[in-house]
Amino acid sequence: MQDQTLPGILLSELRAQPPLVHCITNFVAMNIAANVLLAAGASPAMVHAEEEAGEFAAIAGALTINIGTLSSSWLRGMEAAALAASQSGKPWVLDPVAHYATLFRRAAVDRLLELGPTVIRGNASEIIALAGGESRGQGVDSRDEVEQAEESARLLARTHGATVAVTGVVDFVTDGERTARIEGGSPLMPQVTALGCSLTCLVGAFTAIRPAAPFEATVAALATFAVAGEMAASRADGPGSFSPAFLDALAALDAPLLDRHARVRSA
Ligand SMILES: Nc1ncnc2c1ncn2[C@@H]1O[C@H](COP(=O)(O)OP(=O)(O)OP(=O)(O)O)[C@@H](O)[C@H]1O
Ligand SMILES: Cc1ncsc1CCO
Ligand SMILES: [Mg+2]
Repeated sequence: MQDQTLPGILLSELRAQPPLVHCITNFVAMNIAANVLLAAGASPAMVHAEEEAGEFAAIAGALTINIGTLSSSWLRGMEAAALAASQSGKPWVLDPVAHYATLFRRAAVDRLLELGPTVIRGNASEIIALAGGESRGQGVDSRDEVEQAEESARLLARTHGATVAVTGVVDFVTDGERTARIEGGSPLMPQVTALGCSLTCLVGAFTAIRPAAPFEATVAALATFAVAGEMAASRADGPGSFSPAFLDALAALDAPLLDRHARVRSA
């Protein structure tokens, strides 16, 4: 029998004690992200109103913030939630969707970064731009390779004391010192909208399980996604059938399957 790996152990713990994950995500992602969390075994709550987001963040196991469909009122809710999470020692994850596209988004992300995210998860174009580099991103879609974003990720991790995850063909995670690469997934994944946003919420779920080890939690979430993506692709005919196959694969995934199929290279 193969030894248990950390991703497998964390997935088992998540299933045994489902964390409440407070997600402030975008209109596109809300439904699929909630279903992804349920399939993985976590309890999602999509709560964005400025009147209650701060209060809710204090009772959740982790918070995730995604600026995909931003407004001024949502931004106030995000800031209140991030502040409450930080003050109550809860991990929180930032997904800076297309922050390079407009002044409003850039200013929003600058303010959120000041509140100290535990993890930053984005595609290569988002991570390059966040570190001040020239990104080729178009709207919410990446046009850069993960390899080109690795130095940006390291710089961001050190500057903000955060774990940074860059996703794409092979994912890259760093806390500024350690790095990991996660292989797997499928080329169908970027053809289904909001899977990256859903992954951000799953990273939140895993950080709720190991708040003191965000690097390991992030790697575990990405490995879970990569293995489920690979299993789903073997059954799907295209992006339409991939979506339900992905939820089924995620729900069917258990620790032994994850241990056997996860391809994580650490350095
Ligand atoms: N070409 C690919 N091959 C394998 N897996 C991929 C590929 N592209 C993306 N993925 C996987 O898809 C998931 C989402 O990552 P992606 O980088 O597409 O996020 P994103 O651009 O933020 O998505 P969105 O904005 O649509 O939510 C990750 O698990 C990533 O590993
Ligand atoms: C398509 C889209 N537009 C704003 S957010 C979003 C989901 C993918 O990031
Ligand atoms: Mg995205």
